[in-house]
Amino acid sequence: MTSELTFRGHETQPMADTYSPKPPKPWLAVTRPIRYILREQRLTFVLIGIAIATLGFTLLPSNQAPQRYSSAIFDSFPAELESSHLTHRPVYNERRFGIQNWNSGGKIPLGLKRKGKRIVVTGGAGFVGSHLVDRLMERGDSVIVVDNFFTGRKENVMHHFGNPRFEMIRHDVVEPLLLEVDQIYHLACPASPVHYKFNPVKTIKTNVVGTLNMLGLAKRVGARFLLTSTSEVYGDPLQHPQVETYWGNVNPIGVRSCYDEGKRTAETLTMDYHRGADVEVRLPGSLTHMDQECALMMAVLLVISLPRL
Ligand SMILES: O=c1ccn([C@@H]2O[C@H](COP(=O)(O)OP(=O)(O)O[C@H]3OC[C@@H](O)[C@H](O)[C@H]3O)[C@@H](O)[C@H]2O)c(=O)[nH]1
Repeated sequence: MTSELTFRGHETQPMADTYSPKPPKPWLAVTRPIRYILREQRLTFVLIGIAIATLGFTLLPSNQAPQRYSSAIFDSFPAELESSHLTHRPVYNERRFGIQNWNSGGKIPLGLKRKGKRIVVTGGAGFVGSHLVDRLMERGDSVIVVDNFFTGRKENVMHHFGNPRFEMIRHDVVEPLLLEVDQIYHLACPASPVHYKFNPVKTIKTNVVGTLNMLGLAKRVGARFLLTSTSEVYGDPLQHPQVETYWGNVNPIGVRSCYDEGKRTAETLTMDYHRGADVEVRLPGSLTHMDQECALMMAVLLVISLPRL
């Protein structure tokens, strides 16, 4: 039988009924890409690409093994601080926890590597905080001061205004705050009796809720956390001088307890976040009755406590 195709206005066209499609060539799927690669030296380019990528991965630093913190840093506290005549209380107690985790950050792409750390200083407009900010700025870090100016003053950090590495946020730490940072120095709290007794509920709230918020931030962004505690955590100590293992003699219902117990709870929270959430923390104590020189020394010690690495 002969099949026919009918075109408008044309005669019927006869078609051969012996149509046979080309036999399939399965090897074409393999040979076609190979021929494509071999053509015009494409193979050479592919090999060069592979070589460059291999070289790049070999030479770039991989995730380093966690480093151990050299205790030498802590052995170098200034001698004059050891023999400070300003207070009979412990001059500078410091507790460090979680030091093995401090280099746990992932690899940062080459172009995005930062020179300094991004650091938040709460209470950075205060007496100790502003000296600390000066040290960190000198070191080349990027500093964000978070302060509600209850006792702090803008003038204390005004000399950094205009520096692109410096930012200031008027914020009360009892409200949550989300920032991308590497380290948090948490100092926000009224420190003198006049100020912390002014609104005791607010004082303890700042210590508890404020510290919770900052620890939550540290946990979320993987930042290292330093809380400035105080020798007031020993209350009316029965032991002199107080060693770090001494737990103190604190009146939980006295007029000073909003500060004493507030800082004690802040210490508890800090340790619980360390143990429970693996946040790397420092708990340095603080001097009482500080003058300018002492605050400066304290700032230096805080920076040493939470080194940049
Ligand atoms: O709720 C508050 C209270 C206070 N602050 C700020 O926190 C800062 C506290 O600075 P202050 O000058 O009063 O106190 P100091 O710098 O002397 O003491 C500070 O460091 C040492 C620690 O032991 C103290 O607890 C800490 O507050 C101020 O800038 C104040 O405005 C807040 O940001 N929020």
